[in-house]
Parts: sequence; C-alpha cells; structure tokens
Amino acid sequence: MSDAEVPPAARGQAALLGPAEVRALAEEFGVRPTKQLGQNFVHDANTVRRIVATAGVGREDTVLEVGPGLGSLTLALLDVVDRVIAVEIDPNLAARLPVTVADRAPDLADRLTVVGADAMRVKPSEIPGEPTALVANLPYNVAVPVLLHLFSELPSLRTALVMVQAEVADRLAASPGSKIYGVPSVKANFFGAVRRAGAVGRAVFWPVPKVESGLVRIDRYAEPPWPVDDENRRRVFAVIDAAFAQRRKTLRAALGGWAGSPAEAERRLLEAGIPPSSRGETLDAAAFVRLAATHP
Ligand SMILES: C[S@@+](CC[C@H](N)C(=O)[O-])C[C@H]1O[C@@H](n2cnc3c(N)ncnc32)[C@H](O)[C@@H]1O
Repeated sequence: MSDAEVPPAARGQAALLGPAEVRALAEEFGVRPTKQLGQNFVHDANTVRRIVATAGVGREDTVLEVGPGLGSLTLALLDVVDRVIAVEIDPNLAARLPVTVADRAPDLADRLTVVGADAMRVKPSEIPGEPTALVANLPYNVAVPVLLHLFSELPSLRTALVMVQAEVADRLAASPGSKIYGVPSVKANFFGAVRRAGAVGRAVFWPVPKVESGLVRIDRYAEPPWPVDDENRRRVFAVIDAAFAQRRKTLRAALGGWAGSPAEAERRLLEAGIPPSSRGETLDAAAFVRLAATHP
C-alpha cells in the first residue's frame, strides 16, 4: 500500500468528516439539528483546515472550541494543536464527541477534553486548563455574547478565530464612522485588534443555513492600551451601551441618563476631549475608555 492509500487514522492523523460522514453520524446519534442551538454542521474538510490555518494555532496551543457539534472542526484542530477543550451545550453531542474522536483519530483522542456547558455562562473554574486560543464555528444567535464572555473571563486567550454570520462578522470588524459600527465592534476592540479573515458559503453546512458566513480574527492586545480589569470593563461597557441605545442622538443627549443629566454628560464629554455634539458611532474604543474614566 502506498502512503496515500493508508487511511488518515492509521497514519496517526484525524479522518475528517465529509457530507456522508456527517449525515451518518447524525443518524446514528439521533441528532435533529435545531435552529435554537444554531446547529449547522460543517461537512467540508477544506473549510475546517482553512479555519485552523487562519487561526494560526500550533503545537504550543491549548484551543477552546465552542460548540464542537459532530466534531468536524475538532478533528482538524486535534491534528495541529496540543490540546482541545470543547464546550458543548447539547448533552447528546457532548457525550458522543469522545467516541467519534476515538474512532477517527485514535492516536489523538487523549488531547481532547469535552465540557458539557453553556459557553455564554461557563466559568473559568469549569475549564480544565488555560486556553491560549478560541477557534469555533459559533452558534449564530449567541455568537457575540459568547465571544465577549470568553474574552472577559479567560485572560489566557490571546487570539480567536471564529466563524459567525457574515453580517455579524462585518459588524465586529467595522471601523468608527461606518453605518454598521456599533456595540459589538467597540466591545471587541476593547480586548484586541479585530479583522475579517475570510468568507464561507452556505453549501459547506448541513443543514444549509439561510445566511452566508464570515471568519473574524481577534488578537488580544499584547500590551493593553488601557486597564482591562473587570471593574474598568464594566464601566466602559456601560457607557458604550448607553451611547448606542439612542444612536441617532448626540452624545450629550444620549448620555444624559448615564451621567445624571445632559449638562453633566456635556461636562464629562469635554473632559474626555470629545465634542458633545458627536455621535457614539464616531468614537473608537480609546475614546469610550477616556469617557468612562470621567465617571466618579
Ligand atoms: C454552528 S454549530 C457548529 C458545529 C461544529 N463545530 C461544526 O463546525 O460542524 C454550533 C454548535 O454549538 C452548540 N451550541 C449552541 N449553543 C451553545 C452554547 N450556548 N454553548 C455551547 N455550545 C452551544 C450547538 O449544539 C452546535 O453543536
């Protein structure tokens, strides 16, 4: 037998999932994909390899994967990184994943830990290890809260490469002044540099979703330009939420509630070097940090 004829699992590599395998596993496990849990499974080996390559992860990384599902991306990650900690909310999928990995990547199975939990609420104490990277095909309806929760709670995460709905990817990576710049853009920028990292079509999923997908990469600031402790994050996020809750109003008006009165909002805006007649959509994360610092 030539090397090419030896199956990947026998070569110590993961046997990735194609369309037939995804359907067969779903049938075997009795999986009926739900919209509520954003269950669209990738059945294309090139897509999962591209995600892993774009994440820039390697043997030195412990990867946190949110929503491993049937294991498409998990198997591709196991080929490349030191450890994968997979957080899955669906108890059936969480229980089945180690079995799939033992079958399709027997030599790599001890690199995987599965945690049955809700990634929007998971606590650092439930994660066995210090993940250096988040790599995930996120459930679309909770992608932004999951991303922000994990960057807030896990300071060891230095980078993230996530697949999300294309529109959400655009919003996360938007710059000040753009129409789609908003709460997700500024909050993600509080933690690090954000950029679009590619597009993914609908055909690589089962079931086929209604929307296109996009890749986003976030690299945490190696030397944060501002304090990133919990207290400062809460303060900064509070003023971001207030500014965008009434995005058409000037900041003087929109921040009246946050500051106590429009006059006090004006005073604080001037103290932070921000024109009171400007709108939230023109401010970068640094400006929101300065503004939050004026809060007594
Ligand atoms: C878009 S699918 C991705 C599945 C797999 N990673 C893939 O690429 O084929 C999203 C996965 O996230 C899981 N999920 C949904 N909400 C979750 C949550 N709050 N916490 C953890 N996992 C969640 C779903 O059960 C599903 O397995």
